[in-house]
Amino acid sequence: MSFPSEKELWQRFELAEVAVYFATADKKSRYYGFGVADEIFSRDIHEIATWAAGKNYPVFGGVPFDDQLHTATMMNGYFLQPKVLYDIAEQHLWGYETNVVTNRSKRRRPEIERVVDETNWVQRVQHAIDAMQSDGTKQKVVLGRQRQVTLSEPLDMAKLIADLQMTQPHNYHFILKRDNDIFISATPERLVKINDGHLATAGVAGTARRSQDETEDLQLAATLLNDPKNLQEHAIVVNRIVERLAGMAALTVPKGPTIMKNPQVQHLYTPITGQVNDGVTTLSIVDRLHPTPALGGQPEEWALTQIAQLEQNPRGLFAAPVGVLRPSGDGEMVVGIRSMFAHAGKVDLFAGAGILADSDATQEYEETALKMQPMMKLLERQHD
Ligand SMILES: C=C(O[C@@H]1C=C(C(=O)O)C=C[C@H]1O)C(=O)O
Repeated sequence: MSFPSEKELWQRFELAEVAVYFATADKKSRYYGFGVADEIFSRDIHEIATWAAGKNYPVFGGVPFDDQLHTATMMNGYFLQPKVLYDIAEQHLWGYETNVVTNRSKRRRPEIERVVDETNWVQRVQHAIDAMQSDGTKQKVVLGRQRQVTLSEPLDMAKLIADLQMTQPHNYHFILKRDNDIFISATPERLVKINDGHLATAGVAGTARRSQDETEDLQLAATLLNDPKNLQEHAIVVNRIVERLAGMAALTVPKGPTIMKNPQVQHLYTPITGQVNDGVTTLSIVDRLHPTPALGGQPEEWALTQIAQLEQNPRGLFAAPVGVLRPSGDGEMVVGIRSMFAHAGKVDLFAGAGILADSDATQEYEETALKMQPMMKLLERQHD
């Protein structure tokens, strides 16, 4: 059998009941998996680690953001060992082929029928700002909101993956499909990669918009690199990562952040690398780091309580660790932002922003709107 083209795999994704697609930002790893060899519904990292260690090839999935229960089972923690797994980078096939159906009937193109945003987000964010202004020990909380989009037809996944690769070429891609539930993320943020003792993680926090005009775009980046609020927001993340990894790895940490550019936004970015101690695995780092203050806050317990109280819906896999685990304990987990979750004719989008005592709630709202654009674009393009 010759190795299938990616186009064929997109068609197959469209028809499969259970499927996964994971591609790293550097495109060095790119996987498509179909069917179920084994699966686990769990939010328990130790249970998942034991399960993954017993497999003979990589598994894919995610652990939920926090303890709140989402209405969809998959959003509460799920890992899949696909029946057949195509490793595109290595041109390697794991598992075995079954019933490959590629005949796709003509279908109507999905149209956006309705968009519903949460109300009172700005007021709720203001509560958190007030709490931080009256108590200096409360430093940062990342508050998110969800948007519900109604489509006229189910998503066309073949087109969606093609569009994802075209519109978000430099981000991670993660798609997990189980029957009618589909989680999709085009995230710039790596939580952890472990490869043969080598660790890579990153602080990604602090945001400015992009501009079509090159001079203005550079100006926005320069302002971001010198903005006290964004630098503080960023430093809280880097400091936490360094503090939590002490005793697990010898780290190399750059002196200050650089700029990471995405099509819609630019971020302060600090890549952190190191050598891990014996026995340290991808999931043991996830256990230590998640949620970093890039998606949670500082102090952690206070921020998680704020998130549970002020956000209208549980996050599930939104803003949560998602990715690939290898039986050796190596793997790569990214942060499931710039994401959406499709279920029964509806699609929920998620975006959040880091809130500090001197944040402007309306500006933060605008930032979350920008962060929803990558997924909105994919939905709009479904009709083309
Ligand atoms: C919460 C999100 O993004 C996070 C928050 C950021 C910020 O507030 O500056 C930047 C990058 C991410 O760590 C999101 O995209 O939904």
